Amino acid sequence: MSGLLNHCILQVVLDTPLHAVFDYRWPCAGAERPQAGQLALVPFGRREVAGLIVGVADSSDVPADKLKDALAVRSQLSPLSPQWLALAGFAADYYQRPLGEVALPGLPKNTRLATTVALDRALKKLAKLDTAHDGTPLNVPQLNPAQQQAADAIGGAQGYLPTLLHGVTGSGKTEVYLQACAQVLAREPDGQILILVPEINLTPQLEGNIRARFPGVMLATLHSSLSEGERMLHWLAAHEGRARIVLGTRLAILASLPALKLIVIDEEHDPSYKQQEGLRYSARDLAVWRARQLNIPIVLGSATPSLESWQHAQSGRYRLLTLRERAVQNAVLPRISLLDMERDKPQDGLTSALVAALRLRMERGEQSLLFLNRRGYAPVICCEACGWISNCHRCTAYMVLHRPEHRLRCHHCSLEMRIPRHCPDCGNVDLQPLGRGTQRVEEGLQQLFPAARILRIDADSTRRKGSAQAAFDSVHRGEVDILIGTQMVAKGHDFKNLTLVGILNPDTALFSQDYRASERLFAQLMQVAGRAGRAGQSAGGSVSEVLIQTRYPQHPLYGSVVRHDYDNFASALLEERQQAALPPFLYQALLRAEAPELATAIDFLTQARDLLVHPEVTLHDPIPMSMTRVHNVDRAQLLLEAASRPLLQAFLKEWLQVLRTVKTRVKWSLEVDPVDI
Ligand SMILES: Nc1ncnc2c1ncn2[C@@H]1O[C@H](COP(=O)(O)OP(=O)(O)OP(=O)(O)O)[C@@H](O)[C@H]1O
Ligand SMILES: [Zn+2]
Repeated sequence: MSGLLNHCILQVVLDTPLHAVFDYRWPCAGAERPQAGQLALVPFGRREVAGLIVGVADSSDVPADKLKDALAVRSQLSPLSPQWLALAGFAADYYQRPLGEVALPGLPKNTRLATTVALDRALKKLAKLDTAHDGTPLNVPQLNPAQQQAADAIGGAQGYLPTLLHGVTGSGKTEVYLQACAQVLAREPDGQILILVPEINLTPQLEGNIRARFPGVMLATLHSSLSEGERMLHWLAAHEGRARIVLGTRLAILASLPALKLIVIDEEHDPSYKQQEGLRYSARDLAVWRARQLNIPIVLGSATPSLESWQHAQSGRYRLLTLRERAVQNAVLPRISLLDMERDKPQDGLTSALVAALRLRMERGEQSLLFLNRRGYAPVICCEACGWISNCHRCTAYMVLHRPEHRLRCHHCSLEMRIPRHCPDCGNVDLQPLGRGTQRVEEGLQQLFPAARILRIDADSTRRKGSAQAAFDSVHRGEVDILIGTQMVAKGHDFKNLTLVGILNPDTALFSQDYRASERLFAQLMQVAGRAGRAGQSAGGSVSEVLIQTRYPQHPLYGSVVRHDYDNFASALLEERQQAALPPFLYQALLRAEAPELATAIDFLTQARDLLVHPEVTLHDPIPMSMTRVHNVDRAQLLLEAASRPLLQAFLKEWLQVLRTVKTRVKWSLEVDPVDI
């Protein structure tokens, strides 16, 4: 043990897979002692890296000649609060990751550089920003009684109180959040509010609403399309308590908010709240934890709550508030009908009834939306002579035809090639597209409605920065007659002049292996249906309409959709899950393994399964993942289940400790509460 005269020891975590705290020497004499929550620059191997100080001690177990000196402490930055450290600590613990791997990537890159030029510039910029804060809301609309009750209940809540706001599409949940925010800002002179939305494309509309409502309040946004400079500034504004409202996507849940007083999770059911790589966290679950830790209210809003949240509302763990009607006068929920594709055979993917409905909207000058959750022109091309199909040779997947770009593309490994002129197997020149993506529907529409202004919005049409926003703006300005898009257009958007929604091809999800598929399909259909008829009666005076093309019009899921019946659908599904012992009545973790050969991955998982037994934790047999091969790597998984969270957590801790000592070339990772199994 080395006692150090005039020095102290900084205990630092780093962004590495090692579960370790590293000690560094730092001159403390005279100078102020650094604190936990500050960042330090330290030597690590041959690099200089940023670390987070988690403790400061007088001595270290590391021998003095092995102990290295820290290079700098970022004292210009206020320390991260103990509450923030606890949040990062909880996330690391719960998702079984080293603290440094959770905490450091949660901070803007510019705080983690070897130089402080960017950090100092941002601090200077922040200091120059107008400091006046005025939480007075402007142009506050009159709420309807149900909205008012909800806004008061949320805005007036004290202490930890999770609320599920179940409001039908277009019921004005946004307005409820804004008026609850106004109450919190009025009551808490220094308070901060965090608002999360599931998708980056939903931020501009809400950002506009917030700025118009609270012109005297500093708003920071945090999402993945900010430049590093912008992210630094916005993060700092939140960290220094200057930004009072922080609006962001899931990554914003790790923002430093020293005076957080209210959390709003909009569209709480949305799968995008789950990070699907690296630290696979659920921003919604972390938000609830954060609210409990800080003893503050949190509101989870949705027209189609997740079954997890719905169950909490049923059991009384969450308070349930309901908005049954649309907010705008005369706006009613659309009439939803099923179009039987066996009777009305589609041409170019569209049944004659849907075409007629589109034509009617064209005549009336109203907008229509066609929803198809498949981008590209066709999911595959094939040779009718010999049966060849365009498989990706690196993945268990097809190469998707992108006709406008004259390419075949794998959506999983990004492999690209020109469309072959003839069949690679038999030389036949007649290669045919099979099935239909958004590009093909767009092409068909252009032929059917040559005069229509048709716009496609999907990941392909919005690759350039700002192009998605420009596309949505043109819809809002009324420059589009028919909008065709993937799930990008399905959620959250408040289209004013849209009176028809057509849903193409939702059937495949009815028969998916994934037990969550029906929950997701129901939510998706209700959400996209909910884009219609939001602004009241159409010019023609008719109710807005949703048409679903299906081969299974008798399927009970569609019956619930037609009746707008979330409650009974959710209850039935919860009962099914309980009987089948599935989440949320059971807790799961998934160990994934990747190797060049499937057998290697399976062998590793089998070895992992046999490392530890526990009478109350089930370890299933390892199986290949449903999409086994991606980018020349085979993937397999091992599912773990237990009846309680603490039980599973305790097991994982012990198990991983052993697993980490296993020497293997297999790449493995663990996911807690997996959603894609
Ligand atoms: N009290 C009110 N009076 C009149 N219009 C209102 C009122 N509250 C909200 N609105 C309007 O109702 C429309 C729908 O509101 P909002 O977008 O908040 O719905 P939502 O509940 O979030 O729906 P979704 O779940 O579909 O996203 C908006 O155009 C909004 O301006
Ligand atoms: Zn591929």
